[in-house]
Amino acid sequence: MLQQRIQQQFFDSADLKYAAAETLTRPIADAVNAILGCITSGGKVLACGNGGSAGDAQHFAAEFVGRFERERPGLAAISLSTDTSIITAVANDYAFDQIFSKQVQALGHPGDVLLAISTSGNSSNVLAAIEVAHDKEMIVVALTGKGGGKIGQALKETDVHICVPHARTARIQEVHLLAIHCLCDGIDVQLLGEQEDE
Ligand SMILES: O=C(CO)[C@@H](O)[C@H](O)[C@H](O)[C@H](O)COP(=O)(O)O
Ligand SMILES: [Zn+2]
Repeated sequence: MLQQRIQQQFFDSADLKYAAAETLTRPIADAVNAILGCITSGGKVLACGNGGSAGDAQHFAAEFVGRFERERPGLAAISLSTDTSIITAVANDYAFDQIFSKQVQALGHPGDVLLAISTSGNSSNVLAAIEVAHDKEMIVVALTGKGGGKIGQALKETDVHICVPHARTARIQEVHLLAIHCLCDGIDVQLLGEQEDE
């Protein structure tokens, strides 16, 4: 029974990845181009999300600033989900809804990218960060699911929406991580070219 359940999760995750390959290839390629344009113009990526998506934001920033699979100079990215002093101060003195937007207001410049991660598309602190990013003339790359929620509604034509076609948070997160790795791989290939053995 337990083993069947575990196996089913592998099958469901694999099925979703096949389905998402159809719908997400184009927006992920658009996101690579948006982030590449930002980075090559001297901009940076600010990444945010709650819970598992906070981990995804950190994961992305680590691969950007450190490296992904190949040697290259570090690329500019900051996870807004990481600094506990900033997060607790802003949540305590203002509101939890402002933990990311305050940082976007402080750190964001026109042409920077906000990588906004929310499986429901409805986290109000991520939504508030998007609103401030728009005020700052930043580009938003949103990783969502469940139809995109309020974040889907808030995005502009010039933003990129990577919306996983599924209703379950865990499955959506699994595709978000794959999308993040596709972003890192796509940017490395554009910056460094294809590898001989690829
Ligand atoms: O990782 C998980 C569930 O798989 C949780 O920590 C999950 O990320 C949290 O409940 C988040 O608060 C959900 O926020 P969101 O994805 O709806 O924006
Ligand atoms: Zn999770």
